[in-house]
Amino acid sequence: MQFTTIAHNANLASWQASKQHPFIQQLLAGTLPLATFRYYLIQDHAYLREFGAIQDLAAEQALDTDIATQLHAGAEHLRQGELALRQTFFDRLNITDKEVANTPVAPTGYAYTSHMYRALMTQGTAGAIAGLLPCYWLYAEIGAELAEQGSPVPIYQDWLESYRSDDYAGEMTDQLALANRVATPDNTPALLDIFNKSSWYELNFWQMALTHETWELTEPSDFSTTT
Ligand SMILES: Cc1ncc(CO)c(N)n1
Repeated sequence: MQFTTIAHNANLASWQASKQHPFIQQLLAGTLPLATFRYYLIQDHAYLREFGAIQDLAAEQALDTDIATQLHAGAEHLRQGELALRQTFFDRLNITDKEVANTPVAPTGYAYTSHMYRALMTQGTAGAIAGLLPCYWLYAEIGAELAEQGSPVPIYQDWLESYRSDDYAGEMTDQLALANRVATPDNTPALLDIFNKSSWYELNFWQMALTHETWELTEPSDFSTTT
């Protein structure tokens, strides 16, 4: 069975939870507070920049020049496509460069991107490819399945539509082929673990945005045991 089939099957519950997460459900209903969407966009901007950086680093470490070219192209595509489109969202919501520069990367986004650097360190180019894949793939499914349903808020609808575009779908197909190319019987368990963790972080990225997560210390009285 192909790596991507195994990985997809292993993450059905996690991806379903992402699609049903209150962030997505409220975005579809049009009830998501704009402040929450702004928070998400600013955090996601930091995430996408790291994403491109990891893709470039993975390219530099690739032994196969064809894989290196594809990874560099993916990073460039991200900067010309998704990041450029996000700048237009920033303009619409009056998100300034200063606000972006002054917003610390929140814990979950920090952990997610750190996980992907770790994937590159431990499993090389193949590890990075596995770590980056749920990002492309989950959003492509969200676009394909939910853009039709739509949101009454224009900027939320535009966000949904951007993940349904042929351009995005084409990029995703290339990334799927790349993952299947670098997966071997030997590295598959490690790549699967990396892919699963990225999926887990995707789910928690919505939660981070919904709660406007910060590095603020939890009050001692709020630490309670669950048993
Ligand atoms: C956290 C996250 N995952 C995936 C995508 C899709 O590129 C994104 N923009 N942000």
